[in-house]
Amino acid sequence: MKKLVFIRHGQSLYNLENRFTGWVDIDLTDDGYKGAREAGEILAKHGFTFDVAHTSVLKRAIRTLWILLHEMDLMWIPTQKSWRLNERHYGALQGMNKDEIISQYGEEQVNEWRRSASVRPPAISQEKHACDQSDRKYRGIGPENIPLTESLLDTEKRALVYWQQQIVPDLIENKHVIVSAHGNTLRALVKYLDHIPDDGVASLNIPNSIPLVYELDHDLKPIRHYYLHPDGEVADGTIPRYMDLDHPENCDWIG
Ligand SMILES: O=C(O)[C@H](O)COP(=O)(O)O
Repeated sequence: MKKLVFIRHGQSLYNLENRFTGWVDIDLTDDGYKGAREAGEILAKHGFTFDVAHTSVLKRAIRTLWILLHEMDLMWIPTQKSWRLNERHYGALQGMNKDEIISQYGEEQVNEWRRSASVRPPAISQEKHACDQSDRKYRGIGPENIPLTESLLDTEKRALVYWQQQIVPDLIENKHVIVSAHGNTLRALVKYLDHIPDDGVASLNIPNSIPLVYELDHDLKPIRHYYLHPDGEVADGTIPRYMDLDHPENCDWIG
C-alpha cells in the first residue's frame, strides 16, 4: 500500500480578509504559521515520514511545507516546485472581497464561479496579465501559457500533467510523498483520484492545514482517505467516492 499526503497551505492574509487569492502571491498569517506547525507535529506524532515533497511556486504553499518539514526534522528531503500546482487562476476576482463580489453579482453567480467545474470567472485585466507574464517565477512556461482566468477543469488539466510526470513516478518507486498546494489544485487532484464527476465537486472543500491522507493500491487507485487530526484519523464525508467504476449503477457516495 502506498501513502500520499495532501496539505492545503495554512491560513493566508487573503483567506483572513476573505479575498479571492488565486495566483496572487500572498503570505501566511500568524494562524497560518501555527496551522502548518501543528500539521507537522500531527504527522510526526502519527509516525508519518516523507522522501520527497512537491509544491507550487506560491509562498503560502512553500512556507507551509517548510514549516511542516521543519517540525518533522525533514528539511533535507528533495522538494520540487511547479506552477502547475498553483492555485486556480481566479481572473478578475483576484484580490476582491468575496462578500462584496456576492453583493455585486449575487450568490448564485459567485457560487458558480467558485464551485462549478467548467465555469471561468471573468478574465484578469491585460495590465495584470502582463505582470504575471513578466514574473520571473513563470519564466519557463512561455507567456502564452499564463492564464487570464481558469475553471476548475483548466486547473485539473495542468495539475494532472504534473501528477503524471512528477508525482506518479515517485509513488511507483514507493516513495512517501507530500504535496503542499491549494484549495482548488487539491480539489482537482481529489476529483481525479476519486473519479468524482464534474457535477459532484460543488460541495468539495479542502480545509487549510489539515493533512489529507490517501492510501493507494499498487495501481495508484485510492483504497481510502482520511483527515489526520491530533487524535488520529477522521473519515470525511465531504469527499465523495465512486467505489465501483466498472459498474456505475453500483456507485456509492461515501466518505
Ligand atoms: O484562491 C482563493 O481565493 C482560495 O484559495 C480558494 O478560494 P475558493 O474557496 O473561493 O475557491
